[in-house]
Amino acid sequence: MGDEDWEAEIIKPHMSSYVPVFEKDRYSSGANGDTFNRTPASSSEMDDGPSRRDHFMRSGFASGRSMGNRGFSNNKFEEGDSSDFWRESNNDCEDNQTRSRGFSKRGGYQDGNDSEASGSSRRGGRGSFRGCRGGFGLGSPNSEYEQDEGTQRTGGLFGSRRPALSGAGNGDTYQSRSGSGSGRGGYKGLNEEVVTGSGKNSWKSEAEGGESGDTQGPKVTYIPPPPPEDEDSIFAHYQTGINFDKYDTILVEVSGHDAPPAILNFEEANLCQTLNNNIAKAGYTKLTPVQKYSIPIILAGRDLMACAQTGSGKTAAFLLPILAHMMRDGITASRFKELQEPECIIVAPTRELINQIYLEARKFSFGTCVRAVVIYGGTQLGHSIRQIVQGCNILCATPGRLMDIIGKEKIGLRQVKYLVLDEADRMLDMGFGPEMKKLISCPGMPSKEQRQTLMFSATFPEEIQRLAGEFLKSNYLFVAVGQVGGACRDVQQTILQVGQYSKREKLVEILRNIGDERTMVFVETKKKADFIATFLCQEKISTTSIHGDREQREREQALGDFRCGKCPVLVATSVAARGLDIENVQHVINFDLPSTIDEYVHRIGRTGRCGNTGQAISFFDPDSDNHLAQPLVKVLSDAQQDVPAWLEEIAFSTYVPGFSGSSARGNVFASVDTRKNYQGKSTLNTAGFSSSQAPNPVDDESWD
Ligand SMILES: Nc1ncnc2c1ncn2[C@@H]1O[C@H](COP(=O)(O)OP(=O)(O)OP(=O)(O)O)[C@@H](O)[C@H]1O
Repeated sequence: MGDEDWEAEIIKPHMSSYVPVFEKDRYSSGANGDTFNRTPASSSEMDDGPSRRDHFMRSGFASGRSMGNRGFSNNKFEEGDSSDFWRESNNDCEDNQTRSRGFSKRGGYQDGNDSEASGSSRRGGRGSFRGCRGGFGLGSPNSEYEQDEGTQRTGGLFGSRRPALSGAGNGDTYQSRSGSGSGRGGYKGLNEEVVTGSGKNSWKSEAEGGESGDTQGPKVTYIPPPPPEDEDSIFAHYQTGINFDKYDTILVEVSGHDAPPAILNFEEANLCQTLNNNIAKAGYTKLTPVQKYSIPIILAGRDLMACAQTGSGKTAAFLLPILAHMMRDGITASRFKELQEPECIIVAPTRELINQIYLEARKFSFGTCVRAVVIYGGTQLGHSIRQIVQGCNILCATPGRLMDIIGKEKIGLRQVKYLVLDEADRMLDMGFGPEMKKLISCPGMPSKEQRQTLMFSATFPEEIQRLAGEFLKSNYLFVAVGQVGGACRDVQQTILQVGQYSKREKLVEILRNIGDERTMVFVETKKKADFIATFLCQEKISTTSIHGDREQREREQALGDFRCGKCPVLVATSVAARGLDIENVQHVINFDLPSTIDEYVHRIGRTGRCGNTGQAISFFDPDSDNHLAQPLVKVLSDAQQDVPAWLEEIAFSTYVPGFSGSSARGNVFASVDTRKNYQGKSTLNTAGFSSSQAPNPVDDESWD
């Protein structure tokens, strides 16, 4: 087979309406494309008990989302030209969740076309851990994450990238992709595409991981640089923090029948010598709680849904026992074949995250004959195929690219023994759920009885847990480390009341105080990411950005620059909210709060990892964020953080009658295994919403 076959990416006719470029020349930042997904506002209800305040403080909170009635467009956020920018940007939500409630929470939205990730499509990107790649390439027009290649092809690699602005004092350059055009940083909207294929809000954004070949435009030709092969690089790791030992005090609950006992140390896992060597070289001396429980469960061949706080070692919790099984089963060395049949498939929602997982798999399988391969969108399809045909035991993939490759008959599924969904709640939501269902229905894919299915996340809404049943054997085990959906306690959380008009000033003030410490700044939309990054560069703060409208090579460059400290500030959309494991991220700033509390938990989890401490500061705009007040109060109090009185007031005042959830506040666990609910128990989901108020699985605006 020649390269030309490999590169015969699917080109689908839908999608590609061009979103007009507005105001492109009026801003000094680079910008990009926008895809859009309109999401209707949704509301929620709460009980009105006799003692409302007491009720909500003790009983978890209903979701009281308030519908802010002002949108950027209705308010002169910026003077002069900037107001136009903001008008634009409010339709440019990056992520599904962001979008979902983003739209509902801000009035004045247009039916724009500029969200990055849609409710029904989440494919997010993530930062990469020493590497990068990612992407999806599914064919589903609903999946924005998937679109990846489409967007990139449209404008990306073919002549669009240019420095938009020369940044801060140290010579950093903030580059905004997309556009083309003038090199002086005009705000460009190239690559803006709207997918019209599926009717409702269907747009896809390359960014989030969509790779698929289903878009028009130039092919994606990006071939990511190979990761370093030397042992030092493979085993490079950062130190566990002062709170690593405190993990031992976190309570763990395992539900389901006949759970094997936890192990206390690596020796008890009885892994082979090569694995033990690799564990030692990785600097692991002690198991984290999720590893103590998950490793024996997986070794016992059980299906598992595991929920543990951000940064607590979930990746090794599934990789190590899978590798141990493979070694025990005497796996034969993979060799060149046109059709590869991996024993393990790992999927994750974003390119950078799947690459990070791949690097971990490569690390732990070092010196064995197990070959791990990663494929993701935003990269040349032929490159993915070339990686695969050389041999593949563990395939790490974003969903779109995986389905493309399966469609090209480069991957057979008959030998799959392990199917892992990382960020499983995201993988099963409206964005990826359909693709995951397609995957398990693919010809050759062993039934759930014949394979081992493993799901991991820091958040697991009840509704998603229920959907997961389709993928898992009925006797699966559920491991909850601490509170399901709870924030990492090593992150000091601060919520500041900051109105839209004051946010930039406040941001600069905080960043100047922070100095050179690595900081991730989350914003709601892709355009705003560019805008804020450019603004910070103008303020002489070295900044880069990652979001779904940036080309894959730019995303990887941005993460590289952030990781090495060249740009200590990374402005990101929700594409970077989950999974990114970057050393020394000391601060997370939510310039815009996300639309959901789960997203908040993931975002702030980019700091305070592996026993290290971190700080998260969030700007709470009462005009748009009131819907988060109650779940925020709950997350803060559960994590033993100070809760500002004003936030409690807002939470109380937005308390919605009708809420009847049981208390989670005083409990060690919030929602745990939803199967308990089937037995008549009332529990709360990760946001502390009662199930009746939780996102409706069929309403993509409400997902996540
Ligand atoms: N037992 C251990 N000892 C030392 N370091 C560990 C151990 N387990 C994991 N780590 C390190 O902790 C960091 C976080 O791990 P990982 O990325 O797997 O967290 P996670 O739980 O998947 O987080 P998230 O929910 O954000 O995806 C990684 O750098 C990993 O190498």
